[in-house]
Amino acid sequence: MDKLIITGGQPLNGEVWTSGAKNAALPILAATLLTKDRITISNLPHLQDITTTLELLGCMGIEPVMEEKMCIQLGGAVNHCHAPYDLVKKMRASILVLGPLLAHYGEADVSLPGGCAIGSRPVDIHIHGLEAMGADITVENGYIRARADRLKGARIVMDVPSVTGTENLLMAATLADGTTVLENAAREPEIVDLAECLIAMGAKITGHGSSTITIEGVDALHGCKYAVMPDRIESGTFLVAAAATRGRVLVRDARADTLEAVLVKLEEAGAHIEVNEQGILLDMKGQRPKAVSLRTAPYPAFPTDMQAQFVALNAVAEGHSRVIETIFENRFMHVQELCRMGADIALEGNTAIINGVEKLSGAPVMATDLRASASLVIAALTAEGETVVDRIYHIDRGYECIEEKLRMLGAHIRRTAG
Ligand SMILES: CC(=O)N[C@H]1[C@@H](OP(=O)(O)OP(=O)(O)OC[C@H]2O[C@@H](n3ccc(=O)[nH]c3=O)[C@H](O)[C@@H]2O)O[C@H](CO)[C@@H](O)[C@@H]1O
Ligand SMILES: C=C(OP(=O)(O)O)C(=O)O
Repeated sequence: MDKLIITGGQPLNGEVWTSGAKNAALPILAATLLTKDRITISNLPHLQDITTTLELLGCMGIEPVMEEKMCIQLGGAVNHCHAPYDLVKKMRASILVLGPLLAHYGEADVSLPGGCAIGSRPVDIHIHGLEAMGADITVENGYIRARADRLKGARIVMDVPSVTGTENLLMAATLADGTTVLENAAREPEIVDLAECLIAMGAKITGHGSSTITIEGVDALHGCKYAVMPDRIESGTFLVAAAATRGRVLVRDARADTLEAVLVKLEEAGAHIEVNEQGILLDMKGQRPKAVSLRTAPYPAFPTDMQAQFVALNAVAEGHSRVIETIFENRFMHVQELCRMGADIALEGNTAIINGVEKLSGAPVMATDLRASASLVIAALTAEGETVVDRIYHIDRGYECIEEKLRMLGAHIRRTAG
């Protein structure tokens, strides 16, 4: 298993680019199942989750053609509508093939995604929404078996604004008979990106980005070219790493309009932020960050996918903070590893109570999930001495060329196969 070896203590300095967004690219790849025409997708990030999705499409008979670096073409008909456990277990977002397969081919057998380290992550909202559109669904032997002649438009009120739930229902509704209204829909920018791609394919969608999305079903969708948006969580992670190390970093292509809640917290931590046409520049002017309390919630509030990174920032900040996680019930796995590095953090239910320390010290630590890994890397960059981060396959799910990018900023980081 690969490990990252990081010697901390250097402020990050310089420029880094933002890759395409994992959480936009995954639904967009799934959306290609809605047509047999060719779709060209550019700005795809080079990530394990993308490889897994392409394998999943491949096992259904859709072979991607590499156009150029980070740009692929997909098209053709699937030869079976089956998403097997072996691939689905690697990545929860595999559930995103359910809506498109059912809407286009009338059938889908998709393995239930396993619970992962951050919480139980049910898919009842996906299933109930598709049932409301007329699908016949059974869950047996670990598989969701869905059938429908043609889905029918429906008004669906989602219990909670699920991101992939909204995406699955949005994709399914594009080919349904009649109009679908999704109420209490999630508003994340990645949903807007997916909707824009679907519109480029001929879908009729309004209200994306708000909590009511209206989709007028069409008979068929067609091919298009689409560029995936930049990854706001990756941009945010580099900004936090710069703040925690008291550095100065320009994150190219970072979209401030998708990062408002994060930028507010970084400014509260003492960062000087400049948004310009190149991206976002963060400068700590050599100062130690100040502790910031926060609470995660659906977009546009503070994202759960940035919580772990801010816990690392607060661990070395001046003062006390409380970080409340409201989305996933088990998303503090990084805390015990940060404590092994000398952090002073207590957990009380869904709240981390953090007493910032002057310095962390390097230690062997283990990554447990994607953003927990990012949190450990940030902590290691600030720490005195060497940190070895084990199980970094988690980080490769969501961060493209992480060590190359950090090295560009002056970090002492290398990967070993072990
Ligand atoms: C691939 C992708 O885009 N992943 C993101 C997506 O995950 P994902 O789409 O899985 O997360 P959801 O938005 O669905 O989860 C939000 C909350 O809804 C609950 N829930 C969800 C579905 C359901 O059927 N029933 C139910 O109760 C979940 O347990 C959780 O408490 O949004 C999360 C929340 O912003 C992010 O952390 C993930 O990075
Ligand atoms: C939790 C995440 O991803 P996923 O939903 O794919 O597990 C994430 O991107 O932080």
